[in-house]
Amino acid sequence: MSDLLIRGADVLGEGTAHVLVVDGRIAAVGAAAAADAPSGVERLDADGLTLLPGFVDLHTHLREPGREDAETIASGSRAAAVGGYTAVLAMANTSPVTDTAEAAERILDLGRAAGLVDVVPIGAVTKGLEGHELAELGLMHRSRARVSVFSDDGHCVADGRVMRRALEYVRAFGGVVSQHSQDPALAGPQACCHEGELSGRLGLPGWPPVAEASIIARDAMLARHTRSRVHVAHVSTAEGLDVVRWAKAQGIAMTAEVAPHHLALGTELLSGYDPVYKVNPPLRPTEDQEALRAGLADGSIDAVATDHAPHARHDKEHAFVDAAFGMLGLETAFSVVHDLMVRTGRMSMADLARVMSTGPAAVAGLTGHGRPIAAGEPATLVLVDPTAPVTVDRATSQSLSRNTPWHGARLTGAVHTTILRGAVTAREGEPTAC
Ligand SMILES: NC(=O)N[C@@H](CC(=O)O)C(=O)O
Ligand SMILES: [Zn+2]
Ligand SMILES: [Zn+2]
Repeated sequence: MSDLLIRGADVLGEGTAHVLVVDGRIAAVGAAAAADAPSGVERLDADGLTLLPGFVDLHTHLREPGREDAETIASGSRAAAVGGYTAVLAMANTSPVTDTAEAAERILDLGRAAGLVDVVPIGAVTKGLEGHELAELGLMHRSRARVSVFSDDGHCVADGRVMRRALEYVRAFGGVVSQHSQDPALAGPQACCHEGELSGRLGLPGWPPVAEASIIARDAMLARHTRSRVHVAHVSTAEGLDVVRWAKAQGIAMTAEVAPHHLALGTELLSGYDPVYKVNPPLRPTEDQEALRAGLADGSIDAVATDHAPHARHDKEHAFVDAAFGMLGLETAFSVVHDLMVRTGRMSMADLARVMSTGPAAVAGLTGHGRPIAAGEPATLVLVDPTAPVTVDRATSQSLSRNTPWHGARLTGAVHTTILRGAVTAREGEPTAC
């Protein structure tokens, strides 16, 4: 690891400043940084760039083990680094499922071997994601992987008794359950788009928003009852967000994330039956997107999480009803959120750092990420260019999959350089070899 002098970046809270990085930590910020810099230190000219704490993704599907044709921990790490991420939480719906301490440690080790981003395993709530029997929550937490976030994502923990027990269990060690909030009884096995006027017209079975809001409401009551902590994965509806706001107002320990695609993309995209727009929960109408944008800006939503869900071509390129659910997200999240929320004046860069770094780091309990840019802190950072035009090209993606809904999109704001504990992990769209 070489030392680094970042020159003339717009540093959150500091204005234009130099930042000196020594031995993986920030040694100095401001005029002193340049004065203290040892001669021969690598210099990074950051004129016009903004320096933020590295991004943290609470919701990444890496597909290893089991579907290494769609993504591996190494390829997903490359996509994450290019996207400005320094930590990603790896969802448990792999094959086999991450429901044991050994499985969680294996993911941790593969992440370390890839070496570009901290890969933090999420543990399953129930064995095999089947919704019945609790997985080894305590053993996963006490393992080297220190699992603190648990989720059956892809499935809702629908049984209230199981959810209650999981919340009681994780409370003992300060863990959190991240819920895929969707009552299967209200949705039906064939559902594949938002239930509304368009689903009727397209002849596709739909999910009603109440399937989301009713589980969020139940989980809020369970979190209150158990005095435990629940996190709402990919909130997608105004109704669901209303319940999150209510729960927070009651002092219930509920947090929530939103995916970039639910902020920016609407149901109308489904009219061509292109499966690239098929995702769970589904794209929603304009009113929901507007509500989610407002909730992100006003702090009701704690984090942007990508729900990066790579799928091989032969799983995605089917008739709409048969195709797999999910979209890529790691490489485009910053540009989408910046273009939609910051360029338009709805949020500041400080707000963006809150929802993409400090907020998600707090939800996951990651102490080495989302830190202030100050002397003594780990140099886990991202430099972004707020004015750079971006045209998304799926052919240049680091992911092994190609299912991005943003192909061809023109956005303003690009990730420039990602730094993990002083090591540059990506530069202008290319991961660094390590
Ligand atoms: N988001 C998706 O549409 N799919 C996810 C599962 C999930 O997040 O529920 C996947 O694993 O592919
Ligand atoms: Zn989900
Ligand atoms: Zn997911």
